[in-house]
Amino acid sequence: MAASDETPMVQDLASTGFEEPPSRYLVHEQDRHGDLLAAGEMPEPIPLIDLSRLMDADEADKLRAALQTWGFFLATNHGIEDSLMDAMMSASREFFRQPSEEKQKCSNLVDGNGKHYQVEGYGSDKVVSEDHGLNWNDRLHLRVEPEDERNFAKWPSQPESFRDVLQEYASRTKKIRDLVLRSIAELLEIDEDYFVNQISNKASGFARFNYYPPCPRPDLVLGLRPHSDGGLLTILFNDDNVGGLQIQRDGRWYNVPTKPHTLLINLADCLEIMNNGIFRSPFHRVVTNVEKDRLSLAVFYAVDAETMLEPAPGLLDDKRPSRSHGLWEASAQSKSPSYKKHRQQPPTVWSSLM
Ligand SMILES: O=C(O)CCC(=O)C(=O)O
Ligand SMILES: [Fe+2]
Repeated sequence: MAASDETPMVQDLASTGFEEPPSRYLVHEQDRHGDLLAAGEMPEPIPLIDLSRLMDADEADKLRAALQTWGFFLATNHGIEDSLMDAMMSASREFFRQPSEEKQKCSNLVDGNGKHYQVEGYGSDKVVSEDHGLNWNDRLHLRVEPEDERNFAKWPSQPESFRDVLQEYASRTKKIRDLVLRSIAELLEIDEDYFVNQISNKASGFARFNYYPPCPRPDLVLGLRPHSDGGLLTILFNDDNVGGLQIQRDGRWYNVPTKPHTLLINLADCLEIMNNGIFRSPFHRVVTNVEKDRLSLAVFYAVDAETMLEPAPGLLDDKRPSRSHGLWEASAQSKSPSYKKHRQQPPTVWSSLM
């Protein structure tokens, strides 16, 4: 069953069997910039950071190098037990394996209307216009922060473990968020609580479960088109059976490796502005493959939508002026997923100092 006439679930589409995906999924030739599947050889690996050792200078230096080069790092000793990660991945897998009717109980459509979406729930891409290219991806999007705004009506009741496992998982990722934000502030030599203090009890956190079905033409479609994330920080847990995430550096795409029970953490746009562009929010995308489906769980942490974004005052002086043009509300940076997902350039708020 499709979610609506406008947006079929990709999982349903993939099971119908065809040679070429519908045209709305095809990446225009001029946007492919050559072979979608071709990835470069990494100039150096994405650093693996031991989060339990960040107080040691050598580990902090590794984190700095990761943020200066890739904007992404792999994290180990992050405090989430292997068993909890396994439980989270298998509950997610079980959710997407269920029949459509069961998944549609969490639909993001308002009253089943294919034109009215809400932020939370299960769905595929929202069609913004006729020529809007779609991603080969279905997702379940759930608010985890603020805790008292969790909308359990949208949380799957099957598998039964889902709710408890996600609550436990999200309590751990929140601790990781704070640890990483403090470490970044220390690297920048500003008050270690500067970024953490920008997060009020109204700031949002979303868990996005991405499901990428196999695709017969991975050379023509993308699981997720190039984008940078909008908030402060993203904590990503990838299926370790199959790759697909690619990161851009100096205009080239590189495959991001997977490692069991290891998280991938990346900086997002609001933090880029708040750190005055010293550490950037990286562009990334997801390629598909013919044989295997793929799952990922991204937890996005943001500041309040009303927060006025500006570089931390401690980072500014005569030699290091602000790179942002005026103040921006965080909501302008991260409110519109379609704007975010299709932004191809660094935020226009940045001056040519970049
Ligand atoms: O699936 C992935 O590895 C990346 C997901 C992602 O970039 C996102 O949800 O914003
Ligand atoms: Fe992303």
